[in-house]
Amino acid sequence: MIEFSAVSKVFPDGTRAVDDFHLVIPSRKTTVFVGSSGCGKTTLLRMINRMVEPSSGSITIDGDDIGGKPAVQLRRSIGYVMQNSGLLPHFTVADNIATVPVLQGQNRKAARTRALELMKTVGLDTAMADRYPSQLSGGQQQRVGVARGLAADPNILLMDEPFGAVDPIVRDELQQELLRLQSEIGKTIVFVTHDIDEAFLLGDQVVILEKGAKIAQVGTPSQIVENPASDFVASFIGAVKGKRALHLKQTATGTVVVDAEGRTQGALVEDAHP
Ligand SMILES: Nc1ncnc2c1ncn2[C@@H]1O[C@H](COP(=O)(O)OP(=O)(O)OP(=O)(O)O)[C@@H](O)[C@H]1O
Repeated sequence: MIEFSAVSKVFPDGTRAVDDFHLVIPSRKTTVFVGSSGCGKTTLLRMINRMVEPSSGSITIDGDDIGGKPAVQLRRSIGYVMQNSGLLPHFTVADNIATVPVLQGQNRKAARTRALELMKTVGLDTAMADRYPSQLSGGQQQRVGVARGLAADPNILLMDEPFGAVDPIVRDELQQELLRLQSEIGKTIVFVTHDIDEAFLLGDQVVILEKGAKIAQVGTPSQIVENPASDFVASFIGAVKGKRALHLKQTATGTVVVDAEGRTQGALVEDAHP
């Protein structure tokens, strides 16, 4: 469990990126921070591995204040995946994945074996192990980024818009892979996105943020859609438009579901096992 208590971050230029933030992030679940650009999502994420230090307040992991741990050690024990994969261009795929285990003292042969295993875990052909990042597609690079984040077998995986830079089809694929992977590995994932559909798809807990990392609502996707806490949330999730404002329409042959714009989204079918 990760807990933020009264956490604020004011940057040296006076920008108050996070203001009195409180949140419990449960273990082995995916928590998604979602909000518009500049609302403080990345700052929150980076405070968990001390890439950014809070100005005040505390963050604990399983009850221990992270401020009391050496920052480098903490950072290596937490997986981190970023938007443009952040791969080292002059390292091969296998060496990129093995970076942290090698830094932690694992011998190169064992680290490479582990890197190849991880490539399979994230759906990459191990024949690519000795390629350089520039010889991979954007989606493949992101998979390498995820493998690298998992290399030290961390309990916590931080993901900062990891699928933001790939096309929608690859993005769908990567999202499905992450869901499959998470059902197998059960990490504590903290995921940042500005895309509410991605948040609802991946999040067990979704945290909708406004400027200054003010929490507009926190809950399961279902709780948020069923009961938006404010007009801001309703508008942010598109509660009154498109595919989130569905209604039923009778046709000559049965009932279909249409969205707010009147486009048919699907048919209403009898549940085989009510
Ligand atoms: N090093 C810094 N110095 C000064 N201000 C900063 C710094 N880093 C971030 N900020 C500011 O803090 C606020 C929050 O930034 P942050 O990157 O956390 O937002 P975000 O929600 O992740 O945005 P995006 O979706 O665009 O990445 C913004 O106003 C940003 O300009």
